[in-house]
Order: sequence, then C-alpha cells, then structure tokens
Amino acid sequence: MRVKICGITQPQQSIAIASLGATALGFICVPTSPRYVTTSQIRAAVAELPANIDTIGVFANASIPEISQIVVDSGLTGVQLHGDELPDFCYQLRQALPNVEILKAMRINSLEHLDTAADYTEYVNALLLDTYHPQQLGGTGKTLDWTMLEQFNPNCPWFLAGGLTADNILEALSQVNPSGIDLSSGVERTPGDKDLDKVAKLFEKLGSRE
Ligand SMILES: O=C(O)c1ccccc1NCC(=O)[C@H](O)[C@H](O)COP(=O)(O)O
Repeated sequence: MRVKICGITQPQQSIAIASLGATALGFICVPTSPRYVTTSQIRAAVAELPANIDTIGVFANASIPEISQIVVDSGLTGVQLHGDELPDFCYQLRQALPNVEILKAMRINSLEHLDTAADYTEYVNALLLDTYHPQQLGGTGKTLDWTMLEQFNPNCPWFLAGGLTADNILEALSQVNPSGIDLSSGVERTPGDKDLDKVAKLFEKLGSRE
C-alpha cells in the first residue's frame, strides 16, 4: 500500500519519514496554508531523497503555468489538485505535464458528491478522498464518514485521507480498501512539524497487518 505523508516543511524530516517507510511525501504549495513551502524549500527536501520516493506538490485552484513552473523548478514527481479543479483542467494539466503523476483530491460531503469521482478517473492517476470542511481545504484532522466509502471502487487507484492517525488507521482499513493512505496533522506536533514517533507508530501498526 502507498503511504503518503503530507505537509512536510523540513528536509531532515523528509529523509527520516522516507526511511521509516513512506512511499510519497507531500509539499503544500497553497500560500494560505500553515504548511506552505516555497519552491526552494521543496527543492532542498527533494534533492536529499532516494529516487523511489514520490514527491507530490499540493495545489488549490492554481493555474497550469504556475503549477508547471513549480514542478519543473523543484523536481516534483507529482501534483495533487486540492481545490475545485474540473475534469477538463486535469486533462489540460496532463497535456502540459505528461510525465507527472496527477492526483485529484475530492473533499467529500455526500454520496452524490462521491458519484462525481467517475468524471475524473480518465484524466488522473489517482483520486484522494478527504474530509469536507467549510473553512479549510485540507489538513483538517477530521475523519470522513468511512461507511460512505465501503462500496467505493473507482476505475483508478485512490487514497484515503482525512484525520488518519496511528490510533485509527487499522479501524479505517478494516472498513475501506484504498490503494493508499495520506496523513498530515495526525502525525505532527504543530502544523508542518512532523512527529517522528507518531510516524514510526503508524508504520508499526501498518506492519502488524501483514
Ligand atoms: O494540509 C494543508 O495545510 C493543506 C492546505 C491546503 C490544501 C491541502 C492541504 N492538505 C492536503 C493533504 O493532502 C492533507 O494530507 C489531507 O488534507 C489530510 O490532512 P489531515 O486530515 O490533517 O490528515
């Protein structure tokens, strides 16, 4: 299973988290976030990482030229679209960045909303289902209603996100069957400062399922 740890701000923590077992690291490129990092901060973190670690820039309602510039300048391997981007935007981004992984985040608040996931699967590499919050785009620490996702089986891989922690991950994975998981505030001390003990505990829990 892919494990993405999001909201990394410190290069040393990115190396430590990768060596604990993360397969992907997320860097927040949304200026209003307390976890925002600049292109040069991302470049410094990415440069230190082994090549098998996916490095994902998280954007919300940014333009294609803006996303492309940051991806090229920082050496990211993927882009997560966390705003109100429509399927056609994902298609256009794919044309602009054909070799870059595209994840579309959906902040789910109803079963009807979940149905719209099918509109994206043709244009993205994976979906990421996160919790809807009226004021925050992401990093909310709030869990989704996992019962809504029990039958969720899109035509592309998908990540479960939203309020996951070492303490609730096994319960979540007993209810739903994602291809990957994404965690941020559940493994940090303060926004952007990851707690390596919590990350280690997460991988211990995941290891206990095997
Ligand atoms: O984390 C942020 O600050 C953030 C800000 C704006 C857009 C997206 C953001 N995070 C995206 C993520 O992928 C988080 O990992 C995801 O929302 C889960 O967060 P959490 O509930 O804290 O585990």
